[in-house]
Amino acid sequence: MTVALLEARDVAAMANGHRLVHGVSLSVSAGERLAIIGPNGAGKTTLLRMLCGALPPSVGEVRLSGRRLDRITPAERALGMAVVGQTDQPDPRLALIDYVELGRVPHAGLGRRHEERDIVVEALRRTGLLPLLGRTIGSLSGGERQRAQLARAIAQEPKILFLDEPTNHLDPRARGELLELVAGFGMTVVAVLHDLALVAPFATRVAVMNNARLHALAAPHDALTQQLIREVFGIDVFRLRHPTEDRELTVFDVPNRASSPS
Ligand SMILES: Nc1ncnc2c1ncn2[C@@H]1O[C@H](COP(=O)(O)OP(=O)(O)OP(=O)(O)O)[C@@H](O)[C@H]1O
Repeated sequence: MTVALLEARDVAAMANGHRLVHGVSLSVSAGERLAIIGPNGAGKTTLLRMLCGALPPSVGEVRLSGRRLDRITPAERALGMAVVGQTDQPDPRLALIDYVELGRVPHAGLGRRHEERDIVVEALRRTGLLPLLGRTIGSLSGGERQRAQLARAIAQEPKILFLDEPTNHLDPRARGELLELVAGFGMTVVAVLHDLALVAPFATRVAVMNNARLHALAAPHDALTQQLIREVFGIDVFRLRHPTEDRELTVFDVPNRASSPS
């Protein structure tokens, strides 16, 4: 039997007597890209935090390569997992290269991290940040900072990359490009995504959270159905022919009553 790279067994989260996530079981194999989607407050970030070891589950367990997360040291965990979250606020005076170099700390330690500059430079190249090498974090735009976080995470060479709403603050084109970039790394990824249009091109599997429960776990085509999208998000989805190209368009129709004729 092959051991899943990441496995959650009936994990649940409680806070102040409330269930934030009810028992979720799922596994992620090497090379998969799992998107976690769902409405605001559905429990996506809480689930992601349990999967990456940032939040110990109240019930159940998470295993990385068969080993319980709560039984491995934070240093070992950092070798296996990198997280690009929404809360990272690096010192704006930090040079970009020094920031990305922090990704090497789990491998080389704080003192010897400078010895692995080639890996750091490669991470900057892969994220298109080499032209900004001499810049500080504070001088970067929101989108560039997002890519800097990604560069730090890939410099860490984790087994799994966790992303929490990585396309926030990005313009529509940059959103697609960022996820295309991540998919191109060939890494195992677990990502909370809000933009439903980006899910199918990016993810190999989708976990749909609703009301603190795992509502569905399926391939994008089977998860993003008309019925499920209406049930969970209260919007319609249509698959239409592209007017000028030979391909299908998936359109999420968000009701806007303000502009409807009365
Ligand atoms: N420490 C906490 N104490 C109490 N409630 C919490 C705590 N952390 C999260 N919650 C609540 O749990 C629910 C799920 O939160 P979570 O951040 O996981 O949702 P989400 O699906 O990621 O939402 P969003 O799309 O808005 O980011 C929310 O109602 C939130 O207010």
